[in-house]
Amino acid sequence: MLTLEGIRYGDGAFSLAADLRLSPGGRVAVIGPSGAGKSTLLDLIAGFRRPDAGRLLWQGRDITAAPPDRRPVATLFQENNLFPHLDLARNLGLALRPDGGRLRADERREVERALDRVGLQGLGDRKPGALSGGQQSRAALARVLLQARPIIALDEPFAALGPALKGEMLDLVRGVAKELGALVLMVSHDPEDAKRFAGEVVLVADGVAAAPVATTRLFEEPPEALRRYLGR
Ligand SMILES: Nc1ncnc2c1ncn2[C@@H]1O[C@H](COP(=O)(O)OP(=O)(O)OP(=O)(O)O)[C@@H](O)[C@H]1O
Repeated sequence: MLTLEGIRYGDGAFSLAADLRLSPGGRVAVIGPSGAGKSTLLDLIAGFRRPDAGRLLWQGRDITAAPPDRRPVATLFQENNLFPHLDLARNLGLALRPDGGRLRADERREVERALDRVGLQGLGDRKPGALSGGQQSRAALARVLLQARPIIALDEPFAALGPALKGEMLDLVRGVAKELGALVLMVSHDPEDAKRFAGEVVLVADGVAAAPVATTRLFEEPPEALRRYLGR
């Protein structure tokens, strides 16, 4: 269980409160108006920001003070964050050896398997700049697969892709998450993504990240904040 217990975060006029629990292996969409704090919520979970109050627990372990690399979280950003001067195999190798050390033969095979898994077989020697946007997204997902963390945080990772490609990537994320048994948290501006991908939704609005609600129920009986967001 990922538990956000009495989490409070403030920055000037902006504030966010979160008191919620998310089950391992679930797929959760994080939706809400622009500037409401969706990315902030993911940053708090991944450790890129620290709360002013409250505790974060994963399977009962307090991770509130842990730095990002010591958390059970792999993050996929829209920018992909691949190193431009390293080829794909070396970029992905960093997931296994963050110090940049040489990979063993079995680790190299693991990298190749991850490339195969996301449909990039044989492209290990390409630099990110020689890949399309969709291929870069796939490479970033292969890195998440290699990191093998029990929580995957996605911050609008596929917003720049066309609808068909985005659908393909969401299906791929679903497959990768299932393989890892990972809890997925995905920020999206598109309610259709939530419906297609997520069993539950966390609505972030009016300074609060609400407890998760089943996606079908949320859209059938949208609360006031969601109706405003959807323009209904
Ligand atoms: N780098 C930054 N510097 C200063 N303020 C920031 C920065 N990033 C975000 N904020 C502010 O923090 C608040 C929360 O932003 P956050 O990015 O978490 O919202 P969001 O719901 O993810 O928005 P969006 O949907 O537009 O990405 C907003 O008031 C925003 O203006």
